[in-house]
Amino acid sequence: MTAQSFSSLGPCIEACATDGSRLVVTTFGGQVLGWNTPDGRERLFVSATATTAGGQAIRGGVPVCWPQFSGQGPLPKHGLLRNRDWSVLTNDIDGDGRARVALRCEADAVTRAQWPHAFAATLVATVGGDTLELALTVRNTDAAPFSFTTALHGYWRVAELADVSLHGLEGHAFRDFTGTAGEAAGAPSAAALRFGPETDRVYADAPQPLTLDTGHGRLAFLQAGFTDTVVWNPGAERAAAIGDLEVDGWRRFVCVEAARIAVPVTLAPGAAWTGTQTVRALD
Ligand SMILES: O=P(O)(O)OC[C@H]1O[C@@H](O)[C@H](O)[C@@H](O)[C@@H]1O
Repeated sequence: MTAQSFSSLGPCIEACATDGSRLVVTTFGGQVLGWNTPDGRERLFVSATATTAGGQAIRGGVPVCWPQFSGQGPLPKHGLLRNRDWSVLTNDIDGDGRARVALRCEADAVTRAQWPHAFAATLVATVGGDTLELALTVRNTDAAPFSFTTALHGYWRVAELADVSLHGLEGHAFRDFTGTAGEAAGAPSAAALRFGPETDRVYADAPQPLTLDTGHGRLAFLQAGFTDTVVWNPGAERAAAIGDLEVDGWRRFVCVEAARIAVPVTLAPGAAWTGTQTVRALD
């Protein structure tokens, strides 16, 4: 497979670990766009028609949703950071030969106009071996407490959606956000999760690890600080209304998102919170 070009999606950083695994990150949205394991396989999906035109968020990779998940609050969908310019803090190789990129985004006039609080958000992405590690840290740099919900909204590449299964959520209750009636209680199933029509679920206090059988290798997901997991795929019908998703693109990804939604995080002045998601390619 020819490596996808991200040149139209803002200034990109390409970082290579000593074992050949590779990370591509853009400062627009502080978004990881590419993750290659040492075998050269790309594990993330970015829509071929993704664009930042008009300040729109990039469709794919790992968008950072903060301080509001989805439309669950008064702010723009998925919050304020996925279309802000982040700055590069570090781009280096750690003591284990892993490539590490750290990006930061702080409150500015645009975020203050929508949400009055001062904050500093840092995303550290590290690749090496079979693993991608993502750590989101938020510090309250204000004089008053604030609360937030959040998610790392990863679009994990799959070969063909109809063949994909997600394991580890069997028997677990969820909130279902499909349909037009808003949120509903979803019935737990004893079977692994399969995909077809739209899937839009929030599993509170989610079990782990989860394993996604992508059809070109299994991915195992672990998380800490993030208590909840979101599973999303738009299905054919909703995908048709998503302007920046390539034709049939919905068949090429599943979002498995490390999230904190059911019980928001509240930070006192000066306090910080960190959530991590670790994704390991099992084969
Ligand atoms: O199209 P957007 O704004 O990137 O959001 C995509 C999806 O993101 C998911 O996390 C939500 O659960 C869905 O409800 C939402 O549709």
